[in-house]
Amino acid sequence: MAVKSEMEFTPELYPQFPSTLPGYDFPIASLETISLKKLQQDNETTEQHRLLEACKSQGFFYLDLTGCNAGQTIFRGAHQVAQIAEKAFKLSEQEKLKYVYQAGDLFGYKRIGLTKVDENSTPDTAEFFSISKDVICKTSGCSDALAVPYPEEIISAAPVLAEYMHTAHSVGLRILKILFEHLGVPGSAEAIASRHAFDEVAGDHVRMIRGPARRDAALPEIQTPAHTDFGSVTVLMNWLGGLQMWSEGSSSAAREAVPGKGAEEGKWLWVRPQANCAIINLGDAAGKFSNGVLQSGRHRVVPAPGEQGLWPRYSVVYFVRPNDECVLRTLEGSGIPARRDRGGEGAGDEDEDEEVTAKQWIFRQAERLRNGKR
Ligand SMILES: O=C(O)CCC(=O)C(=O)O
Ligand SMILES: [Fe+2]
Repeated sequence: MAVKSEMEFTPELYPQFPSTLPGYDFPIASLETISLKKLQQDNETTEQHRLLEACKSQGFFYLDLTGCNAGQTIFRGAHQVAQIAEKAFKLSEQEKLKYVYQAGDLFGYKRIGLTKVDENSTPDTAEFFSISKDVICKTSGCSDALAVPYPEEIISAAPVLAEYMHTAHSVGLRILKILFEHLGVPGSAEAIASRHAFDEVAGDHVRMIRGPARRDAALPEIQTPAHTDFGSVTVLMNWLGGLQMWSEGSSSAAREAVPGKGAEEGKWLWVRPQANCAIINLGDAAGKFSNGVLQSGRHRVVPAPGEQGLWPRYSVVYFVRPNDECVLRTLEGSGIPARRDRGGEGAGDEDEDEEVTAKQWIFRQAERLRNGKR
């Protein structure tokens, strides 16, 4: 096969996200746009309330990155990271497999097909490099910084990745701090910072993703199967459509996975990429800390719709996750129901009742996802 010399991550050439898809039902998610600049200002309470409502209802929103330094770092940094990703994904299969995930690993190269998208073991079509914050930033908790090797294309870009990780992490923490403050958690800044200390070992990482161009207009062809993110908050940059969110929040999402139990109660909505915006979604840990008040929106990735689907799809994700040893226990706050007040919901569900550390939770969920269980 001829080696491609041209770049394939070329956002300036991508066609517009379509508004209709003739012959297909094409529902598009309607998400709030929240300004990062305003979230950084303590007196912008209206924006803070909009944030809280978006996270209680959908668990997904657009974060407008304009007008502030952190936003610009994420905007420009994500472009750079995607360019680094392209170089890394263009390495030979043999080279990439040197960095492949081993059983129980969270970081490294995830080859195409490792994850099963359904009970029939249909393989996924996306490849990832998952790059640990602790390794790249050599955090004090990371004693053996060389334990997870990455290709030279990634290692040589460590300064770009480190700046991106620092900035995305602090944006995630700002969002969490505001949310838990408005849920009445006393000292929410400290409550959040101590559970997500940048310098401590955690599952925090940058994930570079490449999904192939669409093969067939009609097939759903799953690049990444339905899931909720395992951590607290996710900062997602993508340039082509293909991300879909489930129309109902996480509480009803669980039912959809069980045949006959309300599968008809929702549908997949396309999330349109928005210029100058990141897409933010909450993960399971935010749901656990808030006892289900905050939603971890369920989502999946398919090839981009229409003409956009002619391009391979890149995305750059930063996952803010609680520190490994943090117990995923409900925080106390006036806006958070205490566990005993939750009634019967979740009763008998081992994951709901048991207190687990973030590390245990993430490993367990990652394993389930790879094996096609949701
Ligand atoms: O590629 C995307 O747009 C989303 C990726 C995603 O959901 C994930 O990696 O958890
Ligand atoms: Fe995700």
